[in-house]
Amino acid sequence: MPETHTRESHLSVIESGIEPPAIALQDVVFERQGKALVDGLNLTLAAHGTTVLMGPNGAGKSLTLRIMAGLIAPGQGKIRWNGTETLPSQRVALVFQKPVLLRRSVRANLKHALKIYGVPRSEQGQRLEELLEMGHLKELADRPARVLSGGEQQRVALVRALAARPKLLLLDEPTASLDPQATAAIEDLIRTAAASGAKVLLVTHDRGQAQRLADEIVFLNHGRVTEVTSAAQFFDAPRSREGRTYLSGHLLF
Ligand SMILES: Nc1ncnc2c1ncn2[C@@H]1O[C@H](COP(=O)(O)OP(=O)(O)OP(=O)(O)O)[C@@H](O)[C@H]1O
Repeated sequence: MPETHTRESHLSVIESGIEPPAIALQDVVFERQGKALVDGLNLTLAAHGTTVLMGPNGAGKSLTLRIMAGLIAPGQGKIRWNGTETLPSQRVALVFQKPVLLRRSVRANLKHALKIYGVPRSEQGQRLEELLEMGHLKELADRPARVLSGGEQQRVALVRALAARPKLLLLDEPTASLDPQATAAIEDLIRTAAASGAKVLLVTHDRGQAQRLADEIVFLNHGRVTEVTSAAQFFDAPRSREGRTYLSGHLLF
């Protein structure tokens, strides 16, 4: 039997009082054409640290991130943020595999983000410099963002997301098409975000990356969580049959 996390087991985490969860997905369902693509998802996440969401193609990882970002509404279920259902939308940021940047300079992309995230005008200049510095983008600041390399564009997308000082940073395979050096630069930014207190939820198929960054692994299959395990435990001996099958390189059905 897969060790499916039940609502009760997650609630017991909440009730243990060790660290109050910032985010709780409760029985979240997303259906299309009569098929549950996210199928009664129960998951609680602590306020800090990096959680890596793994699972085979089509498991529902991207859908889960989109639901959490408020981009799509689940048909059923609830997402609670610190016990309330109010989504702090300005403090949730989502970065996609393919950066979506404005057809303007790097500087203009970041300025626009600072404005829409409501950073006071008096602070925008200094914050802009911090973001350029953080992303090693100073020399690229006046270049059109869309002509940069894939790795550079993703650095812009990530620091632009950080302009919001997000409490929750959702990352959907942010390095899937990047070379090792560009990947390392993105991983550094992810570590910086986590160290500054953001909760990071990262989707990746890159095991090395998951091992480098994850505090815990959430494994998803057919829109359901099969296990939530420390990263060390998961890569040593996954608890669920689905996790073991995935790591062994076999197809999951
Ligand atoms: N808007 C939609 N309408 C219908 N089906 C959808 C929609 N969005 C996603 N799906 C389907 O839902 C399933 C889960 O998709 P999702 O993109 O969340 O998978 P994933 O785990 O992120 O996969 P991958 O690792 O390949 O990116 C897939 O079978 C996909 O085709």
